[in-house]
Amino acid sequence: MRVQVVDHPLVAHKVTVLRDKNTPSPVFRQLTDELVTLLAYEATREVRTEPITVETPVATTVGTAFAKPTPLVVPILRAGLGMLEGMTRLVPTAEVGFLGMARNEETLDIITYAERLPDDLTGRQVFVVDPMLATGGTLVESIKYLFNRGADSVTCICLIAAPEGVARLEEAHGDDDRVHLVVAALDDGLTPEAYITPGLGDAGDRLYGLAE
Ligand SMILES: O=P(O)(O)OC[C@H]1O[C@H](OP(=O)(O)OP(=O)(O)O)[C@H](O)[C@@H]1O
Ligand SMILES: O=c1cc[nH]c(=O)[nH]1
Ligand SMILES: [Mg+2]
Repeated sequence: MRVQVVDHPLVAHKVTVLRDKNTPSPVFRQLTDELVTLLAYEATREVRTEPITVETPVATTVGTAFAKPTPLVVPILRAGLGMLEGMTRLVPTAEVGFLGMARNEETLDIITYAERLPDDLTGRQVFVVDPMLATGGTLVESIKYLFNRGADSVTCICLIAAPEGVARLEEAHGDDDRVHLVVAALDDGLTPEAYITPGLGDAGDRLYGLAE
């Protein structure tokens, strides 16, 4: 498994504003969208391509197109939805599948409450988007789901990760070069309630309001 923390002043600045508890929801959504495009630039470095002939006004040349089967983007509902549009803007031929998962905040068990994915993911490169990697329970469960369906590789794009979550992914997929993690920031740890610290709070609530 490859882990990449994107070290760039634009990313660091946007993450800092996201962390600020006074940043309102509309700005939080806009920054999330902007960050995805910066992270996706790194995360898609190995997206499969094929040569394609193109006529410029001057000459014929060989360019690059996304190869088939087309990549699949999977936002983990709810917070991952905030990262979807940024991804599909960059990879317009991508298909989108959905996984709805929520942490039971008392037991930290993962509840899968929705699933809309192609039945057969054989040969597919999958890009999972979810802003927070805390204990790692949600991502480990998602990756299991996708490999069970036959996915070729899974690249997870997160805004903020806790070392505990990265360690849990390493435990499950350390030797697996089909798994790739790209994050904007690796934080200090988890609070006793399993929130990332310093983190940014509950990403779903900050994007979309309280879950109640
Ligand atoms: O690494 P973990 O400990 O599993 O926690 C991370 C998960 O928690 C958040 O979702 P949440 O369960 O709050 O659902 P939401 O997106 O609906 O708010 C976040 O978006 C991740 O999916
Ligand atoms: O800090 C955290 C941990 C899990 N989910 C969030 O949204 N934030
Ligand atoms: Mg939440």
